[in-house]
Amino acid sequence: MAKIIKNGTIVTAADTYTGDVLIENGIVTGIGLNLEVPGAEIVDASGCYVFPGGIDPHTHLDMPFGGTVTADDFESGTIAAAYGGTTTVIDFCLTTKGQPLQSAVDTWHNKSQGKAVIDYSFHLMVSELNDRVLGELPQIIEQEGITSLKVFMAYKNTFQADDGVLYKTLQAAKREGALVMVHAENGDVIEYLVEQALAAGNTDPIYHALTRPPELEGEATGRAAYLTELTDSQLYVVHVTCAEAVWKIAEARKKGLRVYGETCPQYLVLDQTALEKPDFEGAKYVWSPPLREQWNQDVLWDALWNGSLQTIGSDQCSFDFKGQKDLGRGDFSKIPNGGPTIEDRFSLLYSEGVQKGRISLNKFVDIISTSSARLFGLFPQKGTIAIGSDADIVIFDPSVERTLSAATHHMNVDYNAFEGFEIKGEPVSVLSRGEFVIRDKQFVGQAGAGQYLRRKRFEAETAFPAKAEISGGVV
Ligand SMILES: NC(=O)NCCC(=O)O
Ligand SMILES: [Zn+2]
Ligand SMILES: [Zn+2]
Repeated sequence: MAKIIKNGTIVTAADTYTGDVLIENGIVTGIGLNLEVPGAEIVDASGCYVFPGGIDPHTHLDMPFGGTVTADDFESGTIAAAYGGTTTVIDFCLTTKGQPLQSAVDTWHNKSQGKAVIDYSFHLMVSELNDRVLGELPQIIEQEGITSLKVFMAYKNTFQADDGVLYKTLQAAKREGALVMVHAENGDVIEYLVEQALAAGNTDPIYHALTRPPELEGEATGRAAYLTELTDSQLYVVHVTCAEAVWKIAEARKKGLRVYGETCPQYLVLDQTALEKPDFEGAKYVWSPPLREQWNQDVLWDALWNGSLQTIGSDQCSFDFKGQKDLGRGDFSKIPNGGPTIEDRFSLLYSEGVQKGRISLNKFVDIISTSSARLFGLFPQKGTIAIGSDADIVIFDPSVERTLSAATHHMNVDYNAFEGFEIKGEPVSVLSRGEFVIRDKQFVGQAGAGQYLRRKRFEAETAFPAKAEISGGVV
């Protein structure tokens, strides 16, 4: 049945206006004033913003890490995402050395099929780049529509790849039209610092942060940017936390390189002192790269506003405090890295960003949705409200005041990283391809209703013209 969303304020990355949105067969088929279609269901959005659904470009659902598996899988994780206003997630498909790429992708299809309640896609981790992998890549990109490749520069002896692999991945991505993503930290030096800390008896969670200093994130970011320049390729730096890394991305963009960056809600609102909480509670805040000194938050907000960073990913990677984070009692290096963020990403960015005057309403939409659609080959099917786009829509009440808490969240994890945060604004209803997933704050979706998205290849013109940013004189 057709639906018309009426009386709301439609907000895209470019415009803010009052109008009705007509939805037929899952697609936006009309936008205008006083739309009427016989028999259409009327959805009243009075007093609300009508946003394109959030796109979360960075999740780890049902992912093995550090001898355990994330608490949220594709069902609980995407339900929580939907409650939070996100209608598309792009998850990281892990690979191991020697494993055929298709078998790794099939594993991720098995984890997600029949479970996801919103649309989803995969990035592919590159753990080695030999002739076999080079031979398999074109087919994965073409047939699976996986047009982004992830290289870890950290996590020595598990996920970390060397610079040769990164260089060859950048070359292959240039050839195939893919975007290379990096976890940018110098894993070799971190490994040494961790050994030294443990040998000195420094085992508490705070040493996780102290053994991963910002210089090692800045160094790896700069290294990756130089290799991108050398290969004339394209790079997306995930979970940027600090000034040192922002400066390297800004420098690369000033040169006109196709280098992009993402930060995450935790780095915008939490700081390193959280790791010092007593009774091992600091373990709840162990991410890699780690939370930083508070002043970095202003640098990250500025970078989002001026375009040095383009997106916000949740880096959802949840582990229970009891039984999972616990694995690192007495040895911080055994604390599973990551936290629960998928549900609060959208509202935190709105509340801390728009409400506090750090970013505009349109910039919010750009960061939370549109930029990810452009970078990851989903635009304009996703990431905007336009005729012909999927009707992925969030009806958002900006007046609601609420407190984030594990007692009320929908993630399958026993704590909330933002416990006690008082925020303004809440998604009231969320539609995925025209069907309600959340209606009046209640889940009404279905496991398995989410569709796998084959994505287009990376296109510089569709992504961000670095020149515009330079002429704006922003970095
Ligand atoms: N970020 C984090 O601590 N955990 C998830 C894995 C990763 O993104 O590095
Ligand atoms: Zn990472
Ligand atoms: Zn991650």
